Amino acid sequence: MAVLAALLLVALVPLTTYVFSLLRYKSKTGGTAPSAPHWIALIAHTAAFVKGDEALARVLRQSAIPGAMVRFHGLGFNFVLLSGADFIRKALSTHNFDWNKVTAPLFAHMFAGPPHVVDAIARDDSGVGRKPYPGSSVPPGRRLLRNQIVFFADAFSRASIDGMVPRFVSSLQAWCEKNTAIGANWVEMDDLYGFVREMLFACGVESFFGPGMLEVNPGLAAAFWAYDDNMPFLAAGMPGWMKPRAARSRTVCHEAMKRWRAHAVEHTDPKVPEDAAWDSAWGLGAIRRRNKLLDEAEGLFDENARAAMDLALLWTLATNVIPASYWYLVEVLAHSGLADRVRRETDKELGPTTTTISSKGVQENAFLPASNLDARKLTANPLLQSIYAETLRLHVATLLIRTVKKAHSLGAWNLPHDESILVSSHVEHFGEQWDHQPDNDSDSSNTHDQQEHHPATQFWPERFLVPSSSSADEDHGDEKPPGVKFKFSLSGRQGQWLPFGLGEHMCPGRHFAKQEMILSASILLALFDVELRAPPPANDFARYGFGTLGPKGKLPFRVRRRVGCGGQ
Ligand code: HEM
Repeated sequence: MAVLAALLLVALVPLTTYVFSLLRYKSKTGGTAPSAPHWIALIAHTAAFVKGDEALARVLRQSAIPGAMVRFHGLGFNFVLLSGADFIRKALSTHNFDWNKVTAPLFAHMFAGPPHVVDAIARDDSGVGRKPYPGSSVPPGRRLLRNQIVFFADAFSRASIDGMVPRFVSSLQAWCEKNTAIGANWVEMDDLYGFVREMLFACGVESFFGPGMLEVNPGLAAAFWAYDDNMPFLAAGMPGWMKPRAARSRTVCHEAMKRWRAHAVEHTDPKVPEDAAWDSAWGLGAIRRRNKLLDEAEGLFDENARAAMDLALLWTLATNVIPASYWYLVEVLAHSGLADRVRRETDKELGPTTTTISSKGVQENAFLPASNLDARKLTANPLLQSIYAETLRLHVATLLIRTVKKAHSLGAWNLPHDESILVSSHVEHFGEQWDHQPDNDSDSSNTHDQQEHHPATQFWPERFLVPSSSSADEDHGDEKPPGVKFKFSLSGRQGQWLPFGLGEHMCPGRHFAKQEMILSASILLALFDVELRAPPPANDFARYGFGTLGPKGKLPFRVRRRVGCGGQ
């Protein structure tokens, strides 16, 4: 009997905790955030946060309430999840959050940043604005977040991107041309992701860091992907002995950055103008100019710290956009007829592809005219942009994490000082606002496609196309009533569509990322026939929170060079 009573008691405590947390969660409409329902007070949501991946994605999606706050806590963590477009827009447009408290330890764990720099990042409460945040006493040389923003503005200025994109395209075309393993006959391959990774890593790195990076580090691509695959473990700050391979992969990449920097210093050409957009030793002129910002940081940036900064930059350059470009291609290939529509749109924007005839009279290649490829025109194409936005909606799962610098309220809700907040792009990207219901009114702008149901969970290439009355807007090609124009639009989606985050730390590389995704798919499809040999894999949630998700498993495909297509 006593045992039964004890068992009942043991069962009753978690049950009571659950019921109370559920009632509070359901009934609270303001004040501080209530906990998401849980069974054991101390442990609460620990299992989902430790496990990460799908378990975390599920618990956040199930518990999020648009326009409200929900708390997740457990052993060693306590976060408040914000959800709903208005709420997120209001929250992230203020300067009341710190980013550095979250990123400082990550700089050590992910990039081997030395402790003295980690400490300086954590202490930098001066914000990103030209003027330091009120009350901050950080000296100008230690305004590390501000310096980053200054560097990003330079690296991603229009002049810089206008140089970067043609370099990227030339590299991509050269890669396609060099790849003699692919001829006019089908070649079977077992891993489309591996193929895209190999192709785009080299092109992105060369267009950003210059040719020196891969010259002094010929094995960097393989080393980088091994490191990137270990990122969830490294970011968690677990001791290296628990997974020596992970720590080693970081060291290999860190050493590679040192080699590149030594090479760049040695090959610096003093005749390159200070304000040049490109410097063959350093890559982007902005990367060379950043040295000055680092020099002025009161001796903080020694060789190790600079290698960590360079590694962080390399990682942000490759880690998200390459899987995103893979998914773009997969979605296009998996969706019946879409690859041909993409080809037609590419031809429309750039003119038809041309065919090269070798000296032996063999049709060898089909190339877009590299010299006058108008990347801006291509990436302004409505359908290609809509596919890009829809791809990111389905395959990016970023967690934006901030700490509250100054207590404030959001509507009826309070955010006390030092509260940690979370915004999940994945939660926002699958809400009911994305569910397209059949639109059966008789308006002539409706298309056959718009009269169908397109649930939020499914890829719909036209989700971001809206009818347009302006003749300046391009029509979107086939499958639309003649005469009706469509344009790409993110209007009304601010706070709902969040692949690049929002606010002061919104991704500065987003314009380049968009061009890379659209250009790589368009060029690849113009030059090659590609066929998937299996259904597309699911998202792999192992990287939940880091940005673009990878694929779960390999995707076999076959590929051949397109011959006789287009021009001449
Ligand atoms: C599809 C591709 C990409 C996605 C989904 C993506 C996503 C993001 C997100 C969500 C953030 C903000 C994180 C936060 O607010 O906490 C971010 C920041 C950043 N991204 Fe991207 N990104 C992409 C491509 C790129 C590229 C190509 C670059 C080029 C170098 C880049 C450079 C950066 C940098 C430097 C930051 C840090 C900004 C800061 O310190 O304020 N990203 N990215």
